[in-house]
Amino acid sequence: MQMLETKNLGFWYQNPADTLFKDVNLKFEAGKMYAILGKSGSGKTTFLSLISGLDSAKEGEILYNDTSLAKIGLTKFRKHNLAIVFQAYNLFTYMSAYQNVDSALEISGVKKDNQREFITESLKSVGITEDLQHKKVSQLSGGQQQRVAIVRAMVTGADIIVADEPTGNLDEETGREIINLFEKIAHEQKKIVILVTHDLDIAKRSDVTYELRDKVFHKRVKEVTQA
Ligand SMILES: Nc1ncnc2c1ncn2[C@@H]1O[C@H](COP(=O)(O)OP(=O)(O)OP(=O)(O)O)[C@@H](O)[C@H]1O
Repeated sequence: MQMLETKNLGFWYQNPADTLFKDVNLKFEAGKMYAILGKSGSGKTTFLSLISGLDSAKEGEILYNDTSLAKIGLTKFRKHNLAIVFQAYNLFTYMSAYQNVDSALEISGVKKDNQREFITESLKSVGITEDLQHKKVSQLSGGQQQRVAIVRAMVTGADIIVADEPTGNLDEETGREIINLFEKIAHEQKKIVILVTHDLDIAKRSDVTYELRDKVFHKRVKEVTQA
């Protein structure tokens, strides 16, 4: 089973006395949706950038399937194993939804036999109709753009999907639908899904919540309601 793990992870920006977190030992397993919760400025995005291989740990290490990211190589890890979804979607706005997904495949070097059909069906599966697929992304709603961003992340075949405040720009209802999608990706496609959020409702829906408070991550496991 795919697994991402931090071992005694510690980080600070300039001054080691201003440590953001220390001795962090967390596990992220395939098939589960995780929420990283915490107040503004607590270090959530920083933590995400470390597990995404965008920055290096100051102390400790991060392991992907028992091999450290440093050994795998951060660039290789980002290219093959992980995809990021941002609050502001980060799509090519002058391209269509279809072209955005197509370019994601090209950038990650993924080739599909029936590429056209694969892209069309992937977008349809999240509710982006063929009509919408060929419109410029700038003409789509925020929720539709975030769906395109999720498909972009999915098609690369990455096992880890991380998202930083993915519902931050969306209304409540649309945000819930986006979280439904992430949940499906975790539970049905057996990916590791990690969402950074300060939304308690998202945290409640996640299988596991790690709340960063006073430089320490506190773990909460979702209560399963009995039928
Ligand atoms: N590049 C940087 N250099 C120095 N300090 C930084 C840098 N990036 C962030 N910080 C500081 O590190 C702390 C944590 O920032 P981070 O963005 O990780 O918090 P966050 O929990 O994601 O906050 P928010 O919910 O507001 O996005 C903050 O005090 C921030 O000012």
